Amino acid sequence: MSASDSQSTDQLHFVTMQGLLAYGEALAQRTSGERFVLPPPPPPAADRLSRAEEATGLIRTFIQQAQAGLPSAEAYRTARQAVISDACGGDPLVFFAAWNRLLARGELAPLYRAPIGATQKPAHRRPVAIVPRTQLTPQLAEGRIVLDLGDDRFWLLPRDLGDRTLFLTMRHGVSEVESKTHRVGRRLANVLDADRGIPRAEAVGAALARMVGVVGQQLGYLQLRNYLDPRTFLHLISHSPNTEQLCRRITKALIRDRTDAVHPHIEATLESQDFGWVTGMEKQAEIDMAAQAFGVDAKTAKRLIKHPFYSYPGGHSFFDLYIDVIDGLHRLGRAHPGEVLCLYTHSSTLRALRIYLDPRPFREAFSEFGEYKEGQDNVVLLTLENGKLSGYSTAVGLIESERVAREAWVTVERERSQRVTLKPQRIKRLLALVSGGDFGGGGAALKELRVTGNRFGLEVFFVRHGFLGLANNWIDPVTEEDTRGMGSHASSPIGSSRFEDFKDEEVQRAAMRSLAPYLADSALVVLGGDGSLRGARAIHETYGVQVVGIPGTIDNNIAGTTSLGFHSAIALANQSIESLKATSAAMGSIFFVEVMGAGSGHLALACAYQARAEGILVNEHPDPDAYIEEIVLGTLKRTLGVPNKSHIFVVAERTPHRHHREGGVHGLVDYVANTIATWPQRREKSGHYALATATKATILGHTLRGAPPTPEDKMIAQHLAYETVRRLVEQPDTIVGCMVAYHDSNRLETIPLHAVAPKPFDWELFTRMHGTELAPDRV
Ligand SMILES: Nc1ncnc2c1ncn2[C@@H]1O[C@H](COP(=O)(O)OP(=O)(O)OP(=O)(O)O)[C@@H](O)[C@H]1O
Ligand SMILES: O=P(O)(O)OC[C@H]1O[C@](O)(CO)[C@@H](O)[C@@H]1O
Repeated sequence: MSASDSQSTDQLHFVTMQGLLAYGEALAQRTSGERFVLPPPPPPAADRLSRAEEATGLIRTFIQQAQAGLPSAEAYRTARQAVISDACGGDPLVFFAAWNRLLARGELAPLYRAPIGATQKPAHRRPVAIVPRTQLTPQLAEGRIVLDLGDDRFWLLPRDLGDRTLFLTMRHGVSEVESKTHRVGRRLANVLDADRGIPRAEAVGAALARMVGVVGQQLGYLQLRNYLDPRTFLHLISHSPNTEQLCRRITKALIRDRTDAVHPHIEATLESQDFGWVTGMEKQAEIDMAAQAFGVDAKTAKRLIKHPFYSYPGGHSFFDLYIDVIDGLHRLGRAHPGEVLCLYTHSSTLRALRIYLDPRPFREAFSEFGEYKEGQDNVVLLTLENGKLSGYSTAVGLIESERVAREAWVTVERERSQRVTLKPQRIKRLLALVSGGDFGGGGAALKELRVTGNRFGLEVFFVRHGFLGLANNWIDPVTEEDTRGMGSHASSPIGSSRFEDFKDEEVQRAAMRSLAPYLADSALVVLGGDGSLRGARAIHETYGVQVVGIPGTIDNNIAGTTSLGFHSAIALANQSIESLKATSAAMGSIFFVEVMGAGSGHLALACAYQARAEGILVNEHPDPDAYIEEIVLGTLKRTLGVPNKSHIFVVAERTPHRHHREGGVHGLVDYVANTIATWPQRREKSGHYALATATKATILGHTLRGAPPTPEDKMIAQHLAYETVRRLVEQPDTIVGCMVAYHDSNRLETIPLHAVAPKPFDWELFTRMHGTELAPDRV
């Protein structure tokens, strides 16, 4: 049993066949209601338990079949239905017990990676679909149709729309029976709530009409075929009346006259989930009933019910719906090239789409979008391009909470600009400090600040050891002599510090006393990671210090920029990894190389990718134990003993796993060494002598922070420092209270400190590195 299986087993140990049958049988007694029709209850049977035990074998075969690949959602549904009719004698309760028991044992997990229809996430990076105004650069816009969606956002479409299918996907919003509190699903004929649902549908319609109007005009102007005449759209709904109501409201807004010209069609792909006998129940009552049947508390029972593979008694699972939606939309797209389809649907459809569009693996994206809340976007714009869906969700017809969030951002930003007291050409002095974990390139940035600062007529001061130095008044004027040779200095020539006390107001006030003589005509430049930028923000917002941030951290975990030190750390790691590869290939040994990055795996990923390592363990991974079993051991099983083959695994420090409480390489080496020693092929046969395999750990740790700066880091540092000084002198309002961000030498931008965000882990690169991004039909 793999580690992920054992984890599931630990979590779902209470899920027994008996419990499942008791629970399912109790639910099967429910009778249909005014608005919903339940599946018929199965006839009484005394032998369900033994039949459910037997059925598990055939379900395992079904899983293997899916793992080998199924051409479409329909083939998946047919095979699943065959399991119910053949293996379970048509008894949905037998299936319910057998399926969910296997789920609890972790045996359904292979389905996550099963190549079913078009459901595998794409191999290539999806084109950016919607961008905010601040990120709309000429490079992005080049060769694309740029549509203004309002709210300062733009939709970028390829110029040759000819073979693309465009989908406008909307959910019904608020209905009389609310999915927040009740199991609604495809068996319940729901209608829009008169007070809230209908005005919402009208608001979405009006916003969409504006958007389509803009789109139509621009496409017309570009002499393209009129893809966006709403009367020519294919309008698709589900069985549920609320989707037809939504369609009517929206088409009324889209097409003022002749709305009778629109005839929506029912499309099976758009149906929501089937909750079987649970349909219409209050969610809390469902959980309480399950808790009682399994003899556990409600929180524990919820673990089963919220699992993506949990198949509802008499119904199906969220995973099944996901397959239907994703494969179904691909099928619709292929059937209608160059057309626009307007889809009126349910929150579960949008949830499935968000999971698919998210770059993370299914399980992780599923947890992120576990609940589809009212506050989330209600329209998804999609295109089918090169046979794959890409798209972006947007909040057309914003709901109140979203509007408030956006307005709050605008307010904070206005406050920032009001806090800028420096006027163009008025700055006289510049202070700089380095904070947090040190990094390569800091010296080059400091030197450039001094050189450019002096050139612009500024006096330059350095603060030793970061915020600690501010609190202690360790501020020194800097001369040309002081910075001689600094450009190539590793780490921070003026020191750095972690100084958690700086979060205390008392300590900040001490720092302010040190800064007092400089405040009127100076700016303070803070070089460091996200924590240091939070410190900079704190003194800017509380005391009005004219700060500017320069991103510096080997973690490279700040969105929208490359951070100083990242490239230098990779370069140094590369030297060690290449040496280890050479000795590994020669000796057949296995090396686990630990790099920093307890908070983020960008460094580990970059090191592993460029070195073509066999695998990588990072803190972001949803299940490192499963990774160790499946990828680390799985790879070694194939590659150990292959002549001249190296075996390198990069591990981010403190990545948690069950082999040691400190995680990382600790415990991992022993575990792997002990496991491979038990493999039959490692035992010597007579007349055959296996290469002795050493399994070792190398911890690169802090060497990476002190790495000599690479030319690239020095160059980035100089660009960032130059831009900082130039803007402080010429346009202080565009940089004070901001971080200066680096994309490339022609693209330096500023990001307000209140908007600094973590950089998402690059799951696409991760999957590419493992060769798992290619669907089997493309390999
Ligand atoms: N909210 C905050 N308020 C004031 N100061 C802060 C705040 N957060 C962090 N700091 C200051 O910034 C310092 C550095 O932060 P942290 O240790 O998180 O490193 P970092 O800048 O994120 O760099 P790295 O992650 O690369 O080591 C802290 O020791 C503290 O002095
Ligand atoms: O050993 P320290 O200084 O606590 O810092 C370790 C952390 O700092 C970083 O090196 C970033 O500077 C992280 O990668 C790492 O997790």
